[in-house]
This record gives sequence, C-alpha cells and structure tokens, in this order.
Amino acid sequence: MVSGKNGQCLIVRDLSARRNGRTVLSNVTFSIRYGEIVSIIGPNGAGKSTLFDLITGFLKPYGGSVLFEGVDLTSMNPHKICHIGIARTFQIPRPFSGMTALENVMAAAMFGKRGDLSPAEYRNRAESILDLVGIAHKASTRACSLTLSEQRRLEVARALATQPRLLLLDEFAAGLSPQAINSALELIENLRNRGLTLIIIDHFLNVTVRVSDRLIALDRGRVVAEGDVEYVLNNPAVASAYLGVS
Ligand SMILES: Nc1ncnc2c1ncn2[C@@H]1O[C@H](COP(=O)(O)OP(=O)(O)OP(=O)(O)O)[C@@H](O)[C@H]1O
Repeated sequence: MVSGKNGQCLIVRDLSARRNGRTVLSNVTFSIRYGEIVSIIGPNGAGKSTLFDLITGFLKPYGGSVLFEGVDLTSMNPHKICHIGIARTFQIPRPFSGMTALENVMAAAMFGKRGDLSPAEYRNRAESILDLVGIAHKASTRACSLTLSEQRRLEVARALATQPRLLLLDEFAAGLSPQAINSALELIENLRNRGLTLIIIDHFLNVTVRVSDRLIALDRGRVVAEGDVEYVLNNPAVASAYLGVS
C-alpha cells in the first residue's frame, strides 16, 4: 500500500522503548513524507539511535507502532524490514573488514536481492553503487584499509545495495574533515534527487541541518521540537537540551 509520492512514507506513532528496564523513548510521534530529508537531532543519550533501532527492527518497541508505506513493521525482524525497503547505516561502520569494498557491496546486494541476478550482474550493480558514492577507485581495497570517510561511504553503498526507498544514516558526518563533510552532504542531496527519502541522525547542530527539510529534536527520549530548521534551532527547548538545563 504505497501512499504516493506526496504521501507519508513513514508514520511513527506513540513509540516507546525500554532498555535494561529503563524507559529511553517515550511516546514519540512523527511522520516523514516521500522525498524528504529529515534530521533527528539531540544531545548524547537523547534516544536517536534507539529510534533507528526501533524503525529497523533491531529493538522491539515497548509501545506504539511504526508504519512504512502503510505496512506495520512492529513485529517484523530486521531482515524483513530491509527486504521491504528500509536500510540503515551505523554510527561505527561495520563492513566485512577482510573483504574488498566491491565484495562488501556485492554481499549486501545478494542479501537484499529481489529476483535472481547472475554474479556478473551483481558485480555490475555493486560497481555502479561504488561509483555513485564516490569510491569506485577503491573497489579492490580491503575495507579495513579505507579511511573513515571512505568507510562511511562504503556503509552507504552497502545500504544502497539492498535497494531501499527509505535510508537511515546514523551520525554520517561524525569525525569527518570539513571538506569530507561537504562532499558527504552532496552525496545526501544526490540520493534524494534519485528518489530516496532520508532520515539522518546528527548529534551536531551545524552539519546535516544544511541539507534538511525538517528537524526533529529529541531530549531524554521525548520529541521536544519539530518543524523547519530555523524554527527548531531557535526553540528554547532545544537550547535547554544541549545546555543540559531542565
Ligand atoms: N544497548 C543498550 N543497553 C542499555 N542501554 C542503552 C543501550 N543503548 C543505549 N542505551 C541507553 O539508552 C538511552 C538512549 O541512547 P541512544 O544511544 O539511543 O541515544 P543517542 O541519542 O543515540 O545518543 P548518542 O548521540 O550518544 O549516540 C541512553 O540513556 C543510553 O545509555
């Protein structure tokens, strides 16, 4: 049940989570339209990665629901969620470090396969994805020998290989040089222009906000502000969250 290009891609309703018996996300509600770039901001421990874990099935919610294209994901496992069109990257890149960049992307393409391709077709697809993310020249390099910026791009390539319609990027810019950040932001805009919807976790306030249509600010597991970039960045609740003022 696809809602159409101008409709809602993802609807999160009253989502709550507990870890080690402690509530870490409370009644989080928002929706994401097709083609949007939305950043989830908030200080350390706000619940940003937990939110990604819930959307991608790595953690089961304590309450609430997640609908993707009208389909309830709440009881699905991560493999199934990947196969229906949601992919994520992790804050700390998790490639198969002994495999080359190309092999990593081919493995992801095979995992996310829709219809059987020949090995040559998987290879072609992986090569074109490495080209898209800007590391085609590193195809034969083992993942463990890539720089942090290249490893982040490889993470995106592996996610893209599963052919997602919604891509979740966790701390995509952390640890990158200003130049690498600029080219990472160009990649994000390029992916949106190719029809993807993107949700990006950004701990910092001055990076992915540059390409975001909207921001959702979390603090201590709750949404404290949501709206266009200027509105959220000027919201007193967001300043309090970052300054640790109650
Ligand atoms: N695996 C875990 N086991 C127990 N508690 C966890 C686990 N992961 C996160 N938490 C706790 O859940 C809360 C939310 O953490 P989460 O990692 O989602 O926040 P975050 O906003 O992504 O923070 P950061 O910017 O530091 O990555 C924190 O209090 C954290 O200590």
